[in-house]
Amino acid sequence: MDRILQVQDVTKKYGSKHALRGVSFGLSAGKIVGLLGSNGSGKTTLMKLIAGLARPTSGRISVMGVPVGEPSKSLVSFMPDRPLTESWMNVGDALRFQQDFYPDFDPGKAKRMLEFMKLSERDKVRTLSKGMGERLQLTMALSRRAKLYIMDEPIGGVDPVARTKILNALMEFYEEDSTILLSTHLVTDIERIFDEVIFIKEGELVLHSEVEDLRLQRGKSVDELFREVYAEC
Ligand SMILES: Nc1ncnc2c1ncn2[C@@H]1O[C@H](COP(=O)(O)OP(=O)(O)OP(=O)(O)O)[C@@H](O)[C@H]1O
Repeated sequence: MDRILQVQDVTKKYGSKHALRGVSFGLSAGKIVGLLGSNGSGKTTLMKLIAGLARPTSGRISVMGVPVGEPSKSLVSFMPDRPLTESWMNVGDALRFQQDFYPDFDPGKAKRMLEFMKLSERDKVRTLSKGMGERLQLTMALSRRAKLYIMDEPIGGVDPVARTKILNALMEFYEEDSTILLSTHLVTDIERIFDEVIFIKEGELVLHSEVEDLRLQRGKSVDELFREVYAEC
């Protein structure tokens, strides 16, 4: 099976504090994977390491066999939890900005996504609502033909209707030979789209499983298991 991402024994310390401790897992192509954990469990830290925006204290990460660093950046599309846009931009400027940076940007896909998201190139970024802003960020991230998409809380703080729209866009526009790793703590709303889930707790990986196996072997939904594992957090 094709390995898109390999994380081996990764530890990240900030000063003397461990944000991640000995995390190892691999992801195959064609999966939507939920990275789940309570506040401060290490999700953003792990995503930044995979995107090459920070370095692990120890351990190794590779994308398509390429060690994370400058060359792997062309394989990974990262949607951070804060907007990448500038306030003077309109939606068209934001997409051109992305296109200038990334040769794998697909303008045709961006156009189809804008229509699906009910965004116009003329919309001013600073006047977009939070939900519309997240739709734009998602359009920017998914319009690249990357192998691995990393999305940090793509539906944080938007209303249930906007959430459904954003999740539907993810299902509609993701390529079957790529993989999405998506962090959230809104498990109930989003678990329907996951093929696999990873739980991290206080910097350690406590579970990596196919969602189907959780249902068949443990008789539990992701949400039920999440509530059990993080009951005291
Ligand atoms: N730049 C930093 N300097 C010092 N400590 C940090 C830094 N970034 C993160 N941490 C710490 O590392 C731990 C993990 O943080 P991280 O942001 O990765 O968690 P998270 O799971 O994404 O949390 P949330 O769900 O609240 O966004 C936390 O204890 C946090 O305080």
